[in-house]
Amino acid sequence: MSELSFTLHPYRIPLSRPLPVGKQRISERQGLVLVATLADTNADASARPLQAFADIAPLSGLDMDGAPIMGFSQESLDDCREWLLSHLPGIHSLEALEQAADTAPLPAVGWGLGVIAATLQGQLPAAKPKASVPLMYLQQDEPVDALTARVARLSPTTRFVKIKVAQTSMETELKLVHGVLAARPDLKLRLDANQGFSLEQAIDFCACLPADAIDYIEEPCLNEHDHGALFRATGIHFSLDESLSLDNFHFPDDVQASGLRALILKPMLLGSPARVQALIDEAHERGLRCVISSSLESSLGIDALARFAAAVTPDEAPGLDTLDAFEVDCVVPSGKARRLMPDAPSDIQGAEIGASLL
Ligand SMILES: O=C(O)CCC(=O)c1ccccc1C(=O)O
Ligand SMILES: [Mg+2]
Repeated sequence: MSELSFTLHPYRIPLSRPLPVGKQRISERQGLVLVATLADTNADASARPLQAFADIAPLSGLDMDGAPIMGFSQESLDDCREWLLSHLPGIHSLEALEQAADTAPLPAVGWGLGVIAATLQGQLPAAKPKASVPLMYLQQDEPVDALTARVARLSPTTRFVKIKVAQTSMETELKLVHGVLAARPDLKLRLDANQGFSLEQAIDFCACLPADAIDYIEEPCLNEHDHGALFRATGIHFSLDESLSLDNFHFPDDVQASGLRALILKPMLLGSPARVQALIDEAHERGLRCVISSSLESSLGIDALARFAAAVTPDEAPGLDTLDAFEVDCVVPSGKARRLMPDAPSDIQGAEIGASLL
């Protein structure tokens, strides 16, 4: 017999510089740390209970201007907290936990519960994959040269770089992409427009780029029906990210002809590991690549994503380069001076973790 118990801790982490969420920016991140303890009631008292931690942090709430974050998680952090507070007390076994992960109506909760279940069953590998893909975007008032200088300093073993586009003027962004390629002609670029272009703009932009240096462009057009036309006009492949969490997502009938090259999977927006795995299996069957990607999780959440990516997409570099701006680590160290720990509630300069709500 084994017995599961939980604690649930709210946290808030300020960011040292704003991070992009599509066209919006956030200056802090909030979430919940779920801690599960599995006590083996048959074992002698010296047997250590197993513990597992998960970050539950839907990508919703307010941006740095106080406007609601649009286009990512449907559920709020309050929704997650309420669901967990009412359902966790009824979960006593790993079987019940897995079932809750797969049936929870809130994707962020499904992912977090599933991470706990997988951890307690030793299903998340300890080894993390090789480096993730560096994320590059122009910070406010930053000149293009400063960004290309950052690219020039990347490790020579770096093969891919991700660049945010459709954020400022097309002229600036073309200069940026060409500047990056001038600094490192060997790089393959993953561009991300977050649905920021009309078809006309996307064609104008992509027509000025060397197609063989572009791995793909994520969510190029506001209207998803325009992506195929962009591919036919420019030969540049596209990938899908935020539109995957919509209920009406379906694979194109002819993937090769459509220009779709990859799915960018943000598990925090999609649900339980089993659900994400099913999407990956179907994508791979259709010849599509799958790239696990961050939803701006804390170091705890990024660690789970890195392990998950090592297990499910071992040949693909994940997009997890979003921890830099976090002022503190959370549970899992990533090299920062301070770390939030759920057994030591604290509030230091705006970074805080609370006592359990359960
Ligand atoms: O995918 C990556 O490499 C990093 C994560 C990322 O870009 C992102 C992070 C939060 C919200 C949206 C996005 C995005 O891909 O558009
Ligand atoms: Mg994206």
